[in-house]
Amino acid sequence: MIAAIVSGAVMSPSLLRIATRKSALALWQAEHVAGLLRAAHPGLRVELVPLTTRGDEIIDKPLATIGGKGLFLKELEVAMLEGRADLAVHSLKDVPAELEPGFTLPAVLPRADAADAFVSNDYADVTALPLGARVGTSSLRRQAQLRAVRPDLELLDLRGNVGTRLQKLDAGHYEAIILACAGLERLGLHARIRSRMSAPSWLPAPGQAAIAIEARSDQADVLEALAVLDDADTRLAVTAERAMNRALGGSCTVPVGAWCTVTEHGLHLRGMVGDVSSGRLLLAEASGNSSDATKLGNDVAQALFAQGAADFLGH
Ligand SMILES: NCc1[nH]cc(CCC(=O)O)c1CC(=O)O
Repeated sequence: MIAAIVSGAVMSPSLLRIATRKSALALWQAEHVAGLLRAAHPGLRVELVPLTTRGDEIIDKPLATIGGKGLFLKELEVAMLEGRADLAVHSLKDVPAELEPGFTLPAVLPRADAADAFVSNDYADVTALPLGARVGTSSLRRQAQLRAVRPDLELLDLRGNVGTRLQKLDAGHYEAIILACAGLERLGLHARIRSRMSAPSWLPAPGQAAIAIEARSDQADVLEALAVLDDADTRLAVTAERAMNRALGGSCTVPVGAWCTVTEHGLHLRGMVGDVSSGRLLLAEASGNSSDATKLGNDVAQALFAQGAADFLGH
């Protein structure tokens, strides 16, 4: 048998299979990446491999209590390890600060609107809500920031995919719910956004509104084909945000917000650690060089620790 080895060059793949969750948002994001890959690589076949993850199955408990964000990735990673898929598409904010060994993020797509959305059928924004109004969100970050501005609100858990959450609002279980603008936009639900909750007064989750592509670190040909979709500015911003989250011990069991902007002058990162029960928020910010986004993230984390973040994080 003759082994065809072309030294130095990696063969480009002829087929890429995308592992994805089955929610409407996940499928939209996977189709979006499929379209971008087909456009970038004429002749390449791209298929979706829709899978159910534990995070999708358990929707009656807050994420923080059932094992955290990794639950949404596990089944997709197993599919890649078993050779049933070549890449997975994720909302970056659902990707844990530490990736599983053997996996990498070869591309982060240009970021969409990172603001949160105030969604309500009767009220225009948080300040318009009546005393003691019920607001649905299971995100500790959103809960802590709501507490800080409106200690009177009744904060109620709300999990499930975007469609389910909107149905529960419409059924009258809440006066308002908080969702990500990016998810609503992607699903064609822009009209549901009553007002944007945005930086600097309100911080998104690290990586919010960025779509990330995950693949195996040992698949050079796949990584090369995916890297063309990487957006340099988004990569810098989310690297700083995720470094801050990682330095804080990043998990979804603590309210953490982060927002990094990128200009020709460099990076600017704002970070927040909050406490849901008291509504106290610690805030820090710093500017840094775009050559070291990770250091900026670590610096802002240290500034938060200097203010006592360890107490908030339960350290
Ligand atoms: N946790 C679910 C999730 N993961 C990513 C998004 C929105 C899209 C994004 O941030 O890219 C959402 C929905 C929401 O928070 O409303």
